[in-house]
Amino acid sequence: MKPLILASGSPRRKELLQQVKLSFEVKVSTIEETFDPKMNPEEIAMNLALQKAEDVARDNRESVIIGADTIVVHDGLVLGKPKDVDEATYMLKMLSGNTHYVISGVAIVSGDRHVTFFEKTAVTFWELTDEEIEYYIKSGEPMDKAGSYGIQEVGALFVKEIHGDYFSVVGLPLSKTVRELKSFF
Ligand SMILES: Cc1cn([C@H]2C[C@H](O)[C@@H](COP(=O)(O)OP(=O)(O)OP(=O)(O)O)O2)c(=O)[nH]c1=O
Repeated sequence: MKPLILASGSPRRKELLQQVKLSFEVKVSTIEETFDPKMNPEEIAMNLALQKAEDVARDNRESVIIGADTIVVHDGLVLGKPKDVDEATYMLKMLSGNTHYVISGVAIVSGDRHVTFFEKTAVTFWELTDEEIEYYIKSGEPMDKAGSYGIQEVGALFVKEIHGDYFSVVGLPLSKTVRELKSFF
């Protein structure tokens, strides 16, 4: 059986794979996350996921490697992780009272073979007050998360509705990933 590697430093992705009892190792890719703004959001997420997986695959040719990338899209704007408090405030004000999409791209790489796919989930936020946003940002929770919130933590309180895969919003479309993984073993 080939070793399985998660090419991600996201604690959420690790927890999700542990939840379904997979045995794997974590090796974090060191690529700088840049993308061509002419690509559509789904392509951006899959391309970043592939770059992360391929980076780790270079030194692990005999393993099966999972890379993933999660972005938030609102009104055609792609939101990644906020650079600072101001950007987090801007993002949360934009998402307040609106519906956005969370896209998680996944790449599975092994030797010369790879597959990429994505999951797209619609998330509707309640109207947020300035105080709620300020309090939330002060907690530090938004700073390492795409779109500046975590649905699995206090950010859950902002969510009015979700259509699609909850786990993909957290960072990895879990069931789809495991289904795709099967063909690599
Ligand atoms: C929308 C949303 C995102 N996120 C997280 C998932 C990802 O960890 C992060 C998006 O950043 P990513 O660049 O996808 O991942 P990462 O930098 O955390 O880890 P790596 O590149 O090493 O794989 O946002 C949540 O935890 N909850 C949410 O509700």
